[in-house]
Amino acid sequence: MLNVNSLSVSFSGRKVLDQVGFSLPQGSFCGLIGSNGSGKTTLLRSILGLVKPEGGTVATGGGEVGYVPQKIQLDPFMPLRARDVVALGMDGHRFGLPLPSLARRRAVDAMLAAVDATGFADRRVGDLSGGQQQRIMIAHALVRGPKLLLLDEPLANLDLRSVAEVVALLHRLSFEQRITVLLSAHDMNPLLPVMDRIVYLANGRSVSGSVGEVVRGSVLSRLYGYHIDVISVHGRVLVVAAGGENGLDADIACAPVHVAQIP
Ligand SMILES: Nc1ncnc2c1ncn2[C@@H]1O[C@H](COP(=O)(O)OP(=O)(O)OP(=O)(O)O)[C@@H](O)[C@H]1O
Repeated sequence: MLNVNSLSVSFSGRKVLDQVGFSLPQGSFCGLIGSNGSGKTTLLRSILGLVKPEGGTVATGGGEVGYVPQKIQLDPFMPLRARDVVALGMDGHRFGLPLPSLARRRAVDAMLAAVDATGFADRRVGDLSGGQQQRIMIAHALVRGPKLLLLDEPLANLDLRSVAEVVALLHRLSFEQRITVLLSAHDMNPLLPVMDRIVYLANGRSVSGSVGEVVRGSVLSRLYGYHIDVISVHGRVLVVAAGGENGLDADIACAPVHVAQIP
């Protein structure tokens, strides 16, 4: 469903992605994990064809790709209902005839139901909570039925309960509709119960595989180029960097996951 092969991207001569490669089978649920500035957005935008790589290839299986971009700010005064935003997702492409209005309305209603948004479909989108808005943006991205869905930090700025709800929703949609999900996050913990693959970015490079294969001290130490410990505590994973003058390496202190200082 998605093959990224030796993808390299530079901005003004600075390499942001360095031969990143991974592949995702259809229906997989993959976390794209990395600290701020590690290149997650650049990778997603490269898959969408919005960033031109200096090397490597991306193959998406030819179908449509749904995308939920980062930091959507919906103006509270925007006179659009939640259902209007979902309907706009149907017009995202200029090709083809528009659906007749009844079929269109049915498709929007079905999509609103699929993301459990029927109850607030007629409210102004700017008045909705962060979690409700995220549901609407997911519906907007899925209303044309893509089999690959990319989401850029969809859990940022949500409270803990909304994070759990959005993760459960995405997992259900991925399972029921065989949608391949690639979701970026700087904290892998909320995704641990659902992700079957992980792509971990650091230093422009990536490692990928199952969580058990990737989230290991030896693997992440090789990726970061210095010693990393992976600690499991109270069901959460902490990625810990030891060493450096202040006990923590500045690079990893930007929090790829949760960083704890070893005394
Ligand atoms: N269009 C651009 N021109 C120049 N530099 C860019 C551009 N886009 C991204 N960068 C740089 O590339 C690096 C990776 O940025 P990117 O947004 O992909 O990271 P990220 O992992 O998504 O970070 P965040 O979690 O903060 O969104 C950053 O140093 C950023 O400043």
